[in-house]
Amino acid sequence: MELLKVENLTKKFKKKGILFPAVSQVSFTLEKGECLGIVGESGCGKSTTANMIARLQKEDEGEIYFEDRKISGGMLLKPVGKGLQMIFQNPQDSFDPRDSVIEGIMQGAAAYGIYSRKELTEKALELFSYVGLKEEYQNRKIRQLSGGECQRAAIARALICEPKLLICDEATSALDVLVQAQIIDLLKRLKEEKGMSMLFITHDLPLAAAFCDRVAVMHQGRIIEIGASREVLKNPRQEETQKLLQAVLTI
Ligand SMILES: Nc1ncnc2c1ncn2[C@@H]1O[C@H](COP(=O)(O)OP(=O)(O)OP(=O)(O)O)[C@@H](O)[C@H]1O
Repeated sequence: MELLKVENLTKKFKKKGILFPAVSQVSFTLEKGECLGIVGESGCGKSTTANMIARLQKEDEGEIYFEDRKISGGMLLKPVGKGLQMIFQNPQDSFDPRDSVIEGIMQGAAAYGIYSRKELTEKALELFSYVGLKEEYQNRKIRQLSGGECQRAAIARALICEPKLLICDEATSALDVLVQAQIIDLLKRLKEEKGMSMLFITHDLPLAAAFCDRVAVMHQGRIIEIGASREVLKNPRQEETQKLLQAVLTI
């Protein structure tokens, strides 16, 4: 069943006074329970695409449907609500530095007013255990967590809303390799145990291919190739996809 449909999504920005398309005619669908990677070199339009889907930015053209409901065109954020959550490269930016870790996690759902404070606290504490955060950290401030712990807290903050779609925008890029693997393991568990649908945005094609069911390769604002991860990795059809693979392999 289709969870997300994106049709001809386009966003233009001004560079040196001239409008250029950062995202151009992007179309794809995401099935329930599926994980789709969006990969491509820096500046190819991955984050802008994700931000439009999460309603953090408004599109210039095109349509977005979430559970068959059109969410583009209207007010930002409101139409999708808690059903769609996003985690970012710098998780500390999602938190108010004055909040304790548990308050920060609870804030994820507090805005929607669907749970009592008691329910929120119970849910937050369950999530500490699920994402692998020590419960004794609950009264710490976010800046007192390591990068990996902070990303676990950001995942808990997203999960407290019980979203149907999780958008991960370079969510492991700022972490060292070992911690990156731990966060990927946590996301894998989310997929397997909760059947979470995900959009996984990264510049790392092999990582996306290992983690996602399908990958879409973006170049200069367009999707130039989309297909089953193994297929794109084994038989990249476009020169730009081959370059992306070589770039990672030669690091
Ligand atoms: N708010 C903005 N104003 C002007 N230009 C922007 C804005 N946001 C993004 N851009 C430009 O749009 C293009 C696409 O940016 P975007 O951040 O979507 O790329 P990306 O693929 O996510 O890159 P990265 O991997 O480096 O984050 C880039 O040329 C960027 O400079």
